[in-house]
Amino acid sequence: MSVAPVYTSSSKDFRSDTFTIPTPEIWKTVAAASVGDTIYEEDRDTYLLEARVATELLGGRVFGNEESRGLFCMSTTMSNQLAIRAHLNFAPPYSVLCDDRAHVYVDECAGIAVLSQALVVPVKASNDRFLTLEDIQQKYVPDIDDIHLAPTRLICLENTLHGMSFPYDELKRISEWCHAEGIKLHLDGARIWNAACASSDTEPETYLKDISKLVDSVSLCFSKSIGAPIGSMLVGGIAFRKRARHLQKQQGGGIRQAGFISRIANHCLDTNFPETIKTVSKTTKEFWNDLHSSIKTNYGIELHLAHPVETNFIFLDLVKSGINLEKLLEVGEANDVKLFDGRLAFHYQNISPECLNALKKTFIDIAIYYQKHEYKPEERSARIY
Ligand SMILES: Cc1ncc(COP(=O)(O)O)c(C=O)c1O
Ligand SMILES: C[C@@H](O)[C@H](N)C(=O)O
Repeated sequence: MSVAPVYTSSSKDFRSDTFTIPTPEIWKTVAAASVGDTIYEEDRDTYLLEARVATELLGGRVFGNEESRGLFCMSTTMSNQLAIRAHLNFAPPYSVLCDDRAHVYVDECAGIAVLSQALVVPVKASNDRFLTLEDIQQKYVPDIDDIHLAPTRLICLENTLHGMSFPYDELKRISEWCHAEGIKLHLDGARIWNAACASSDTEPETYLKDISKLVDSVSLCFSKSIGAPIGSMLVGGIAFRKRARHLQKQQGGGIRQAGFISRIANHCLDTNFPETIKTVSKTTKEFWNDLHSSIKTNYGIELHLAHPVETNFIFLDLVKSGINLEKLLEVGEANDVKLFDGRLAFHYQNISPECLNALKKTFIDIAIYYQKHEYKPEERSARIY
């Protein structure tokens, strides 16, 4: 197995917002980190981070005005899977309903099936953006004492999903219906920070509190737009957190001296939420508008979106845009730009003029190429989603 080259900068890495690297300031915070054993809940920095997120930022309440607590986890895959298992705390058969693009379904290694022994019911959003209550009602499995069925016990939503915010009013409708039906609601909020900063009518801190009151649990990631190297927070009711923490230990997710990781996450929250995240979103939208118009005006090529640009992602529809994935990656590499596919991810370390110019030049070179060469339809035009 060849050793990967030393990774020194995420400045032209547009694969994901997970690629940001620790800064000198981040390393400086580590020296003062607490060193208690988190498994015995003796670490001060971890306690403070859990309290800051669950109580200060999310208002200390989840659905039903239930008092909430935070559980620090190593990743959002872990916090999502712990949430799902902790909610499904009775015997199968049961099912979990989610968007057919959801990370918990597409990218968490069949964790729901294996760890929670649950059927997953993936649902297509009829508006291509977010699941509506009607989408859910069409596909959920009712608890009607039918021996053939695995009733829906949990619904997992995602905000943002593919960079798109989940509308608050729809989430409220779904929450009211779920809880009337006795169904729990988990929110994969890996990028809820971005949704909070994109809200046009609510301050980010108010947005987080409002959303938290609609769900039974929510995962919030520190290793994406918040810019920390590691970490996630699972927020839910006290009894739920106790069960999730027990399952976390069982899965080997218990953390000893987590203080330095928690301290870094806290520092990154201070540094990047909300203003930096707002700047990244604004830059993403401006970049897209400039790229689309200049490629069309100067080269006669129309770039098409797979989703609207709402936060820190541009999802290009490479097929409709007539761009071959392999050619895009090849031209990206020639411009020192890293891409997975047509998903362009923006973060606080790749939005300098130099970085954006390298990305724009990638698409100028692509446009020049397709002025002389034909697009060849191919099997797959996306690697990530
Ligand atoms: C929406 C969403 N949820 C959860 C995760 C999982 O996070 P982690 O990589 O920390 O496991 C990701 C990707 O990283 C994601 O994009
Ligand atoms: C690939 C996926 O797991 C990751 N969350 C990303 O968005 O890059």
